[in-house]
Amino acid sequence: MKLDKVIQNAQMICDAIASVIDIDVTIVDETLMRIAGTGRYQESIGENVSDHSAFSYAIKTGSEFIIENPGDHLACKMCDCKNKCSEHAEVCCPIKWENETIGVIGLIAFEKTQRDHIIENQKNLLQFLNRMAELIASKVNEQEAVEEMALLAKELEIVVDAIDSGFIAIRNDGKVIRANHKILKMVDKERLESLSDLLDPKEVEIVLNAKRALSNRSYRFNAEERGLYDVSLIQIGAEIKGYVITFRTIEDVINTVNEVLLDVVTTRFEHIIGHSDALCQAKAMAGKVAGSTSTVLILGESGTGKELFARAIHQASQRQKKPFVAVNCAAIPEQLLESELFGYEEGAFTGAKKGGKPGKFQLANKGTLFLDEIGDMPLHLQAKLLRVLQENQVERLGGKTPIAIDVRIIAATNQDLELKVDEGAFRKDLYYRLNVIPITVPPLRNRKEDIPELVWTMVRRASQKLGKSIGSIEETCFDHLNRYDWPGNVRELENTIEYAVNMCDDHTLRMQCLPKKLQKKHDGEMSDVIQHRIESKVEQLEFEEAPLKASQKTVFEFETLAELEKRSIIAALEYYRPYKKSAEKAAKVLGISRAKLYRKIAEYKLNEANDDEK
Ligand SMILES: Nc1ncnc2c1ncn2[C@@H]1O[C@H](COP(=O)(O)OP(=O)(O)OP(=O)(O)O)[C@@H](O)[C@H]1O
Repeated sequence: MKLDKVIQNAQMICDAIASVIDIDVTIVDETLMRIAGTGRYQESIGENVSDHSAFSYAIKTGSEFIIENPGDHLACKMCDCKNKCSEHAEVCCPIKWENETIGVIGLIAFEKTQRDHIIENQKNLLQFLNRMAELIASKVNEQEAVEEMALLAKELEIVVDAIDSGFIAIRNDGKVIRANHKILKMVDKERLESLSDLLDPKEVEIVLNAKRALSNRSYRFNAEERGLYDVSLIQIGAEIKGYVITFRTIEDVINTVNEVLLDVVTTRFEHIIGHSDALCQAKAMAGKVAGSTSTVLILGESGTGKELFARAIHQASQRQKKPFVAVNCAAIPEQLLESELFGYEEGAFTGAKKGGKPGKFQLANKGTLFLDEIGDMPLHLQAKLLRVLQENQVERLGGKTPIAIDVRIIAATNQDLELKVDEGAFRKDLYYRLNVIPITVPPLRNRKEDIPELVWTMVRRASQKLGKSIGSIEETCFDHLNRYDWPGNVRELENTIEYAVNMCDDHTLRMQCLPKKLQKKHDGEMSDVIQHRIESKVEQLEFEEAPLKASQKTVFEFETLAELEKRSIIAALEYYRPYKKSAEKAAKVLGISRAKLYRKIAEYKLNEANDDEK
């Protein structure tokens, strides 16, 4: 019902016509409802006219006509009032919009003088009425356009408000013509009159004179509100009509960076391989505290999976959608660690970047900060870290305003922190602050039952990565992997498997694929524990330059003395094989003469050492 939109205009037009020609005027819409009328028609506005009336005929035929003698005209044929019509004459004209009849405007004579007037001026009146019908249709058009504009404006407003960045549209002179909700949260409304109330003069000049889109320019509304802004042109043809500027807060920028760069790896507890009691206990404990905001201290030797645990805790926490930022306190030079952690302001020191730099605390805001190797943090930073943890705010280097942060700390170390505290190398108060929930990740040698699962998973992963298809592992090879002590823990196992898969030429991982040090154990059939003890004794001996006493090597239990001797000789020979005068060194370590060593080598049918000294 297009005419619904222009009821007021329709009535005004009816009134105007009636006052000029003194004949009643009425308008019905396409459903035959009277929407306007003068004189006696006023009372029936809102009512429907008969489906058999002349108006109905005009709508059906879509043509104009004049009824000079009511009752005789085709339009009167079906009319209910055909024989009792009170009208003297009628002019009907369809109102057309986009080729459709959307209503009818009619002049009705109820007196003879009015009829005469119609008959005398019928041509002019028809023309006039047609113009009026067109006028009404144009009002419909206008109204449609207004509604469309209003809809567009509403849609635009919703879109603009849905933008997660602050948004303004400005004219060429910098006058702000539109702003979204987000920018209103960033600055006071009074500052949204003109661009010069928002940005400093240099930036305003750059924006208004650039004549091109700009991106990632930095803004600062006040001490806290700062970030980056982009500019797009509002251009019609060649003419620039204005600009659209979007402002992203520093937090938004950080979050975007985090999403793209920082934690692309999602680690869940099920990714921590192993079902040994020791590991399951650690996993259960970590799972239990994941949901809490308390600080966690993960203890364990290097390569046991402490970072994996930290990531899994983060992933199981409510912060999972927020950043996980890892900092290795031992890997960053002491002078840089402070600015890495806390950030710095522009000009804080020589070489400081323009615009300053957010620290890891700020980058991890609302998420988790993993402080790896916390035992290596210098004492003066420990004090600052403690302050940050207590006050939940950081101050950038060279900055004056503290920045509120909400970060969960997970720290990790492979050092004995209590010992460090006793030695005065670690602050006691910080230790207690971090050690709220300690979780110990056991070394691999204490959960050897996890090795098979780890080996198979890692073989599969490495095969996939290196494009190999390894489906089996030779028994002796598997046995060696199981029996080795893995001082470097899972990391060492992972690297060993990657090495072995690289070396593998067919579908089975064999002994010869393993690194030499693992193969050696096979040759000598020596237990890893024993091998280690021997090697450390050798190192100790070399250090002290004192001969190793035979009594110090009595670590072979439940073996015959002959076996013990053979293994010990093999170990010493293997160890010194790459060195010059290896036999002499081996003999020294074994506490026997060189000659006796050669006799033993012959007796046990062993490979000889470098005989450059024979
Ligand atoms: N249980 C496990 N299951 C699967 N992979 C593991 C497991 N434990 C450790 N890893 C893998 O071993 C490597 C070392 O793990 P991670 O870096 O977590 O150890 P870490 O204890 O933090 O070492 P560091 O003390 O040297 O920092 C990583 O590649 C990790 O994916």
